[in-house]
Formats: sequence, C-alpha cells, structure tokens
Amino acid sequence: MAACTVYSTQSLKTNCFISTPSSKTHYGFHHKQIVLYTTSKRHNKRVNNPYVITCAASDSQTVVIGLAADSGCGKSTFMRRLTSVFGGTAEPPRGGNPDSNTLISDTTTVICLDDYHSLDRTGRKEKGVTALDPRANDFDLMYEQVKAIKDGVSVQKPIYNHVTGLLDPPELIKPPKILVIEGLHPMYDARVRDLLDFSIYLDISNEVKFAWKIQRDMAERGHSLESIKASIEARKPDFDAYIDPQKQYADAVIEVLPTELIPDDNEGKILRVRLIQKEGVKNFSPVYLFDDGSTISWIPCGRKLTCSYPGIKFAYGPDAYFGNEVSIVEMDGQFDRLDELIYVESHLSNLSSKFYGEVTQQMLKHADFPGSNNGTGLFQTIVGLKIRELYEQIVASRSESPVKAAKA
Ligand SMILES: Nc1ncnc2c1ncn2[C@@H]1O[C@H](COP(=O)(O)OP(=O)(O)OP(=O)(O)O)[C@@H](O)[C@H]1O
Ligand SMILES: O=C(CO)[C@H](O)[C@H](O)COP(=O)(O)O
Repeated sequence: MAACTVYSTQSLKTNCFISTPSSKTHYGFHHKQIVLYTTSKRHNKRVNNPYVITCAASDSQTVVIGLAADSGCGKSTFMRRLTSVFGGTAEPPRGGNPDSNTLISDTTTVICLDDYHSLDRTGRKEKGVTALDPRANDFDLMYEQVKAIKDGVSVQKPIYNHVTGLLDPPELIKPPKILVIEGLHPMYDARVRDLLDFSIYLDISNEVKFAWKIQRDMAERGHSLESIKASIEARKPDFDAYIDPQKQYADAVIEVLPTELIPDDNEGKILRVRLIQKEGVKNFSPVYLFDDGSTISWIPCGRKLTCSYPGIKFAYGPDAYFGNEVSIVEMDGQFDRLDELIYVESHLSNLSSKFYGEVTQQMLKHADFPGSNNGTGLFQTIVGLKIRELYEQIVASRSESPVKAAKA
C-alpha cells in the first residue's frame, strides 16, 4: 500500500487529493481504489503497483467523537441518547460475538475502548495493574485502527469480553459516518486525541459516582456495600492519574455534583449539573441562556414550571477551565413535569435543534433513561444535538470545498 493520505468527498468521485506531490502524477477513482497515473490521463496508461492505493476511498471521511468517563458514569446512557438523535436504533454487529461491546446504527458506530485492553483479567491480576493503567492498554493499535477507520478503511478490532474477562477473536468494523470511541482513555494518547473531531468528558463527582454504583451494583448486581466501596477506592489512584486529567482536553464536560439547594445534602439524589463548553472549537458554538456572554442566575419555578422542594436553579456565564475560555450552563434540581421543560428550552439559545421543542421531545421520548428529570439528561441531549450539527457542518464544508476540507 502506498504511503499517502487520500481524501475524497461525495461530490468528488472521479478525483481525489493525494499528499504525494508530483507534477507528473494524476489520479482517478476506480472501483473504490485510488489509481495513480504517471502519464496523461487521456491516454489512460496507468502505472501498476505500488501506486494502486487500496486504502481510503469511501465517499466521505468518518467523523470521530471521543467520550471519556470512568466505568458506571453514564456512557451507555449518553450513547443511547446520542444515537436516538440520529434516528434508528443501535445494535451489536449482526451475527457476531454476542459479547461484543460495539453498537451500530445507520449513522453511528460506537466502539468501546475496553477492546484495546492488552492484558486480560488474569493478566492484570498477575501484573498487579488495573484496567485504567495505560500498561494494560494497547494505544498503538488503538491509534492505528481509529486512524484507519477515519480514513475510510475497515479494521479487525479486538474484543475484550466482560463476561469471561478474556480477549476474544476480533470483529470487523467498517467505517461509519460517525465513529464514537467511548471508554476510559479516548483522550489519553496524543495521537488518538488528535484524531477526534469533538470530545466529551463525563465528570461525575465521587459522592454521585458512589450513589450510582450502589444503585446499580448493589440493587441490580447483588454486590455488597463494602465491595463497592473497596472497588472505588482501589481504582481511585489510577483514576486520578490517568482518567481524570483527560477532562482538560475535552471540548465539552458534563460535571455532575451534589445539589447546593439542600444544605449538607448527602443523599446524592438531587444533582447540580454543569455543561462546560470550550470556546473557539471548530463547528461547535456553545449553548447559552438568555443572552450570549452575560452572567445569569435564573429560578424558573413559578407559573410556567412546577417545582417541588428544593426547586430548580439555572446559571450561565463565561469562565476559565484549565486555562481555556469556556461558557458554562448549570442546572441544579430536578423537573417535576418533563413536558414543562419546553419553558426552559425556550430560554436556551444555540441549541442546534431542527425545530422548536426538539430537546423536550427527545427528553420525553427517553423519560425512562436515568437522569431524564435533571441536568444530566438535559445536557446529554443538548450535546447530542451539537454533535449532529458538527457532523452536518463537516460534511457540508467538505462538499462545498473539497480542497479546503482536505487541507484542514
Ligand atoms: N444521569 C443519571 N442519573 C442517575 N443514575 C445514573 C445516571 N446515569 C447513569 N446512572 C446510573 O449509573 C449506572 C451506569 O450507567 P451506564 O450504564 O450508562 O454507565 P457506563 O459508564 O456505560 O457504565 P459501564 O462502563 O460500567 O458499562 C446506571 O445503571 C444508573 O444506575
Ligand atoms: O473500567 C472498566 C471499563 O469498563 C472495566 O473495569 C475494565 O474494562 C475491566 O473490565 P472487567 O472488570 O469486566 O474485567
């Protein structure tokens, strides 16, 4: 395979831009292959190998989104909301490994980065490392495969089997329109990070993480309170060292904290959720409340929004986050009636919705998902709409100006 980068767009099926600079080189698009010619294209004489490039010739480059969070912090729930924004349902690869971690829908393919664990459960135990430790993960392969998919090339991706704790035979991943890489380390390796068109970090505070873990692992999986505590404690040093620092690179962070509406609340049921949005990110324009760039505190409870104790409070304003300029929308409290969310939606701008009320409609559609009555569900839905817009803008910019898009 020739070492060059190939870009193609939907409007550009007969020519491609290739980073091999040669005034004598021409190229064409034949049967999903890029073919280089050294003589005039008119004579149709082409050189044989090695210049027949069998790599990237899909109609458009895959847009890559990274979603980072610790285990049990709502990644799957977020993914379900995101794929729903694009329509259709996400399912594991048909006829494949029943323990596959991949979810495929018409537009999106979600791969779980646990599949790049280089050590299986026994291997980690023997070496005394956790799955969060970079030494238990193959970042070279992660980079190579995400890059290949982004360039339009199918890959054989390994599978980490969470049921057996073993590495299973690989599965075929074809380049989708949108690839989401979700897991512990999407922004850890600089090479992988540079492939991301947009990145999100779910920052769940320790208190809330603990409450969610108890709810899931104790109620649904029969774990004891002590074992849940021990597992969180055991992971904490590596979480602090390798996972948490990734939030500095994220374009959007959803931060989940205990409420400030109830003094010294320790139940962890009412949440204060902050959507931290980086300014100046290509194809992403932050959501704002009332007035772009101003500082707002808003209690919407009253005639148009039913609120029971402790009520709901919104805030919005510019800020700094790891030295970056950001704007933050915050919601503390929870909705009593989800259909009344339309009142809040009408005061938020730059939502990237296709019609008035789309956020409320999405939230009502998935009212049974965890977090649908608070800021976690609201901000996950909004980020889903933002990703849809980002994708549409990238596609539009490529078809408008393929040369510019190729160089970008
Ligand atoms: N917004 C939320 N509000 C309340 N509970 C939540 C919320 N999001 C997730 N949870 C709780 O956390 C659990 C894990 O959520 P989810 O499966 O989406 O996380 P995950 O990051 O994909 O987990 P894992 O990586 O372990 O598969 C849910 O079963 C639920 O109990
Ligand atoms: O942090 C995790 C990400 O999901 C898991 O703990 C890690 O992938 C190891 O999985 P398992 O506990 O099933 O061996």
